Amino acid sequence: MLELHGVSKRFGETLAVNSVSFSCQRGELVGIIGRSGAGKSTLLRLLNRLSDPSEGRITWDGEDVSRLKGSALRKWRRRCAMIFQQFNLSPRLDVITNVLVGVVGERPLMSSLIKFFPAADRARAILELDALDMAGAALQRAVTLSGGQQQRVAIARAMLQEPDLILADEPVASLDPVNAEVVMEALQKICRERNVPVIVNLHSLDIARRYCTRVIAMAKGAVVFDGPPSALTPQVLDRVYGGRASAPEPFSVVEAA
Ligand SMILES: Nc1ncnc2c1ncn2[C@@H]1O[C@H](COP(=O)(O)OP(=O)(O)OP(=O)(O)O)[C@@H](O)[C@H]1O
Repeated sequence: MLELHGVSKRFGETLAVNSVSFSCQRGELVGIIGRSGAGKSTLLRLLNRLSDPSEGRITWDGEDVSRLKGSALRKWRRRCAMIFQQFNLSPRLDVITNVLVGVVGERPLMSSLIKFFPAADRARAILELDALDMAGAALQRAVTLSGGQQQRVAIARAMLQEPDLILADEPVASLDPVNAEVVMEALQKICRERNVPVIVNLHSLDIARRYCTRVIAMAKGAVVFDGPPSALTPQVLDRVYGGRASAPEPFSVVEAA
């Protein structure tokens, strides 16, 4: 179980994350919503320790991960798979090599440099691609895939790390409604079937409502709502989005379906 105890992050005068406390169980799909600048990305970066908290503690199954250093810190980062809006694939490499990059940190540097991956890793990579309905594209170069397909490859790469926790920063923000749906369904399936907690930053309130088991809303760095999507009343949304009637919706998956 992931636990945050009064976690804050300051950048000079800016309090990007303000005393955030919550816990997250295995199997939860948590959507983080809030206006631009609310602190969502900073919070994810604190969780995987790409950024250090200014105050507070982060624990995983009781172990304090907010003070880890050196190889223990690198190991924790591998246990937290990160999925980004822009997929971060190598466009010229084929799909399976892109997925195998997920185990690079666990293999000797030289074997990774010459792109030698043991047969067992290759087999696991194919299985992860297959779980996301992408095995047929294993030998295609990543650049030839659609955005939604690339994001599924990025998820397969993340899963090859056998993560304890999946963090996704706006994973569907650059996708069309149909691909956004496919990617969110993939995250939902991983969360349910592998019992891995998924924490996902979302700009679309519609998607948060539709796929998340729980929503955490941030405003000015602080948590202003934590509960089921059904409890997101207009009053709560006013607090989250600062008087706007609702969240900015780039599109509606419900309408498109
Ligand atoms: N490296 C940094 N240096 C200085 N200020 C930063 C840094 N990273 C974030 N901030 C500030 O911290 C605040 C929170 O930013 P953050 O990117 O976490 O918000 P966000 O909710 O993810 O926004 P968006 O939805 O636009 O991505 C903002 O005021 C931002 O300018």
